[in-house]
Amino acid sequence: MAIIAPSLLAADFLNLSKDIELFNNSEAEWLHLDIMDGRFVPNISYGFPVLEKIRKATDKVFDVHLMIEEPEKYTEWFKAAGADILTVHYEACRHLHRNIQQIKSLGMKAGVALNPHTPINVLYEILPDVDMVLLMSVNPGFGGQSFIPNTINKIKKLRTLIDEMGLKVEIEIDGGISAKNAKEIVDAGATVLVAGSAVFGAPDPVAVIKELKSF
Ligand SMILES: O=C(CO)[C@@H](O)[C@H](O)COP(=O)(O)O
Repeated sequence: MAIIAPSLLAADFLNLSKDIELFNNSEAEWLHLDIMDGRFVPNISYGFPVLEKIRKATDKVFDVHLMIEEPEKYTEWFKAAGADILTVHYEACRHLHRNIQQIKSLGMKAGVALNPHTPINVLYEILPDVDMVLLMSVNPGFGGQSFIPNTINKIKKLRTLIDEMGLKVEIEIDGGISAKNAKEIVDAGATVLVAGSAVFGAPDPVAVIKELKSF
């Protein structure tokens, strides 16, 4: 059974408190927060004031995904804003190991994210140091895109690598996930499912989360 992390990007920003209440009353364990800078990805999302407000409205895990360049400049800010897990992109970090150590030294769990074109083998040396790998199953920057089918092969390869190395590392998949493909993704070895539009775009988000949780 996977951890479910609804992505705030698809929430109704005019009625955020309503969507946070739905999330609080659901079986979802984590809230996925996408931070975009308009440089690493061609979109800008939301920032610290939003995180700080939501932090006061939920006790659930803050799963913060940084789609930004030079993420090391903001690690302490995200800690102060309430992040529990901070994920940086492999493609955005010149000194990935240092960034991961920085995140962990502040008491957060550390994740590394890979874009769809980035192969699993770049993770070999960093895997023992991270708590989670996030595989992008769409190109980062926007919600509501279609799941890239080759992600299934990547999940299987990563599952094998983690098991062979005897590690306990979460595999989070992000983008284009719905009740239609969640079972295949979990069966391939994923342990955390991010879902934005499938959850917040549905008439009954709590029921969708329950269904995703059942796979
Ligand atoms: O990081 C991203 C997009 O860059 C994702 O977290 C999306 O927000 C997922 O949205 P859906 O594909 O589920 O609508």
